[in-house]
Amino acid sequence: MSRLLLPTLFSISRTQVPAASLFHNLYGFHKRFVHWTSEMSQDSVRSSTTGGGSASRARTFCSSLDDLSTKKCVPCNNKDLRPMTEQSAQNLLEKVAGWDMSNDNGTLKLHRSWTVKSFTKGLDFFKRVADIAESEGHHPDLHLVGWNNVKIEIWTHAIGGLTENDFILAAKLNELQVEDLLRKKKVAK
Ligand SMILES: C[C@H](O)[C@H](O)[C@H]1CNC2=NC(N)=NC(=O)C2=N1
Repeated sequence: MSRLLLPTLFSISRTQVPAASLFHNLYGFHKRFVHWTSEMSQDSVRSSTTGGGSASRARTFCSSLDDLSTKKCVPCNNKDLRPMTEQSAQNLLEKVAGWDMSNDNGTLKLHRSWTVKSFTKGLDFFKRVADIAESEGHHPDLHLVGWNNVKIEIWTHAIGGLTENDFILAAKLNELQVEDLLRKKKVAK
């Protein structure tokens, strides 16, 4: 588009406006246009993944869905926050390896399980999870059963369903270094 625009603008304003000022205006327009398209991309994904917009728009800008672990949770008392649809949740589930989704009496939840070396290693695991949860202001449900079986469930309690916050938290938990706490997987003989 800027190729078409340039000659037209140049021919009309060659006599009135010095070239430097014309370039400055065009460059400013270009920067604002690039910024606007980037904002549109983020807004569209954000509204579609919190149930605010249509899932189809999320597919249009799916590239920004890939970096959930670099995003930030928003306060759950945001009045615009609504549970996302099961289809939107399924789309995002592909972005959080190892996590699964359950429907608990109509409440969609994410969950993932690990086996730790010992009861105390399980508590160490929870401490690492807690640090992430506190920094995000978004918290999982932590289960430690049979002394070494860890299960984490995540959903947005304030609205009784899943929002993008839950997937961001799951993606950040996936980045945690916990290999030192986990029981080595038994190698099939
Ligand atoms: C205001 C602040 O966002 C709320 O107190 C947070 C705290 N952590 C939370 N965590 C989860 N999972 N769901 C919530 O609704 C929630 N609310």
